[in-house]
Amino acid sequence: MRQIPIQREEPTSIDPDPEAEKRILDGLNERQREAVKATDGPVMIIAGPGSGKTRTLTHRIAYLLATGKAKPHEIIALTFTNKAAREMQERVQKLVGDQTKGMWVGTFHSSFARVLRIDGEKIGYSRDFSIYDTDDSKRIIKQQMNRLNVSTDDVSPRGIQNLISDAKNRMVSPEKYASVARGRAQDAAAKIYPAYEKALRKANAMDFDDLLLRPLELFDEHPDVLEKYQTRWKYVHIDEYQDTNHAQYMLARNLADAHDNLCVVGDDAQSIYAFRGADITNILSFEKDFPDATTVRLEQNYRSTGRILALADSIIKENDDQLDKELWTENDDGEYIALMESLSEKDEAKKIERRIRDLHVREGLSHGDFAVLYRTNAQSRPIEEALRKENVPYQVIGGTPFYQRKEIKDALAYLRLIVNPNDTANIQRVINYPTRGIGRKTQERLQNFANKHGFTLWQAIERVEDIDTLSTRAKNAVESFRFLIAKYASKAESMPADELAQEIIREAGLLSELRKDHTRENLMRWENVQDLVSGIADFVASSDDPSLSVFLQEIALMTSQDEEDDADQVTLMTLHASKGLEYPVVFVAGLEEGLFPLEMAAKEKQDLEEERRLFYVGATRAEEYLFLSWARSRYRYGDRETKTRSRFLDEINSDVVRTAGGGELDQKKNRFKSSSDGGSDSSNYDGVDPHYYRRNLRDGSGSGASNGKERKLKRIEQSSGGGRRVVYDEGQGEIVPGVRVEHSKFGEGKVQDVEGRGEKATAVVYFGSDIGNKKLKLKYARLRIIG
Ligand SMILES: Nc1ncnc2c1ncn2[C@@H]1O[C@H](COP(=O)(O)OP(=O)(O)OP(=O)(O)O)[C@@H](O)[C@H]1O
Ligand SMILES: [Mg+2]
Repeated sequence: MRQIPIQREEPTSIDPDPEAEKRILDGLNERQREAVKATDGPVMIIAGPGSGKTRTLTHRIAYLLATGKAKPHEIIALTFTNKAAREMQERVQKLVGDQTKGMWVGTFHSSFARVLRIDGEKIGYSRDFSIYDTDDSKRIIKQQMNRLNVSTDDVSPRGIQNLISDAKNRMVSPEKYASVARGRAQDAAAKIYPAYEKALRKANAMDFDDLLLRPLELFDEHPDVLEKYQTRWKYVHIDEYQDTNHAQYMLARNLADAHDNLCVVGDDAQSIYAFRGADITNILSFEKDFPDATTVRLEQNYRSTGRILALADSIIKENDDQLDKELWTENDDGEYIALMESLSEKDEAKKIERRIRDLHVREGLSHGDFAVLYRTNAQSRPIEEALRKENVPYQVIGGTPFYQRKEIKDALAYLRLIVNPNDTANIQRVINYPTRGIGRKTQERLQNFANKHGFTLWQAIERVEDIDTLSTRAKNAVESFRFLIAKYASKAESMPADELAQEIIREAGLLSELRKDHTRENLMRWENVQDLVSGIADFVASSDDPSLSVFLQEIALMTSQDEEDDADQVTLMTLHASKGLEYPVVFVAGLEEGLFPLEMAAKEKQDLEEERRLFYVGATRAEEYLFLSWARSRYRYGDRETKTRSRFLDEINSDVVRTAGGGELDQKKNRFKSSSDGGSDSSNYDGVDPHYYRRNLRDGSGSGASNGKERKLKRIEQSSGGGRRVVYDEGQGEIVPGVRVEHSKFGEGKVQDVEGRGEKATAVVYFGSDIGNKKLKLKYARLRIIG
């Protein structure tokens, strides 16, 4: 478990350090240097993958510090994941030494959570506010649906949640939403939206959307607060700018308004989050928004071999809409890109595992050098199985993260309650877990009492004596729960957070609950809870502000990339999660029509282009070896489907691709020629081709020296066996507006609206412009959820 380093706020300054300055600039090429030295006014670095955008941004920050142009507290850098933030922070420290205290490097969400911690009181949030994840919000929505008699017949809580989040992201207020809502689902959402917002406020809680929207509200209502931050941050930096949404754009603009020193880096060709509200026009119109902007284009790629780049280029040039960019490299041509064809997903997994094992043994690549990328989470399972079978260590990014595990959420709920007792969602989670005689009826009566008098649930609990509808036994049970929470809440001031956690978890009965029966699962859960406590202890030891509330807010913002990943293991993740990362060996699996691109996405040009950008992102993660894999059949939703290979494979530059058996890729005939025997089908390929690995990997003294790229291939001596346990969630999900589904006749579609329930439920589904909207009876339509 890791924490985000917290920096003290006092302004410190570093004396100009000419040696550091030289070091910083020496590590860059001419163009990159130009970008680093352009310290006045808005700057956009727009360039292809692996051209050193992130590196340039990092060096720019170091340069500002080393030259004394900025003090650490005058710099803020916003990244897409906490992991990226951590790396950036570490690299800056490496370049300029330890004096970076006061500098802010973090994700948008964690940075603005911090702003709210400092100034949220001005808009009615205390600094101990809770951050609700989707689970917590859904609980609140359910509760409000109950209270307001909104039937779940028309739309599920999750459907309403999607609609509300959508509205919030478009900055549509509850009032405005009510006036534009159409159809039953939206009408229901319009009813719940204001109640949901009120309940969150009352609980002193924010959902993820709020973390970006509330700061805008704060800045809007309190210009003095905005001015404080504007004045403070002389330099604002944003990585992966192509994936910012409207709220993030507004925040960036606001912050940079005083000094006008906004530096953004990005690549429009790598924009892959439009489906989540990212707005590519932010990057496309930067020069219009900031007319005196300096634009720097980086063209030299340091990451990948020539062949990988040639392949990447051939992928992206199929797209129409993009800014002009060049990319070249001094790196070797490298290996051919290998096309792997398999009979089934199981066969595919086995081949991938063999390749990994072979490169590991023959080339001495370490397990951490491999990444397997895929389009949908469900694809990880067969690959996991193959790796586990052969004792290849691996990790799945985006499986059930540590902090989402039930036992951890239960323990955290107690901790969150101590910090913020008005946090209703958490009370509901643990008021009767472990069981303590506060049944559903009692909980309902408490809630009714709260509703009637305008109290929070906690306030009702505090007045349990006055609730006539409760029996004495129920009152006593509630009272001892109240006592438990109140006791630790008052201890929180004086007691170290880890001890506090240890004690309440024990006293609440969580540990004994998990030891009740001695199943392996429970033992594992018990250990997880112990891990949590030691994580808190680490946090207390390393943080400048070791309070429980800061710990809780930070872990609420951990993203799937932030899980422990330092061990030497193969990484499995979705293509989306791979953004910004690089690996010596990359597999892109499941390159089949209907899967990648997803069938639904293939219907609309815009969606198809986003899928293609995703392929581009995936391919450009590779440094040395790239494998493109597809299977002739795949088991999906209970059926074995015959697959054809992805159109993407027919678009790529075949000159740089060989089949795994060594043959050339024959795109026209949609089959392969083999250079060796003129006709062998690569699906029979089952072993390791000795010619394939004839090339020795470059090391630091080889061609790497010519371009200065630090090769990261690590030779390893030893590997530990066994995959990490992964909790795999098939996630059947529900048919709700916004969900992608598949219909046997109409293909892939997107649910627009759902009405009725059970036998009578119908859904309106949009199947692309050819077919349009269809109203389907769910009972007969047998829709499959695909995302
Ligand atoms: N001038 C340079 N000298 C040596 N290595 C470099 C140089 N510039 C970049 N690199 C290396 O090239 C690799 C890619 O750089 P970086 O990750 O910054 O690229 P990027 O443009 O941010 O890529 P992406 O678009 O995928 O995020 C890194 O390993 C980086 O250290
Ligand atoms: Mg980058």
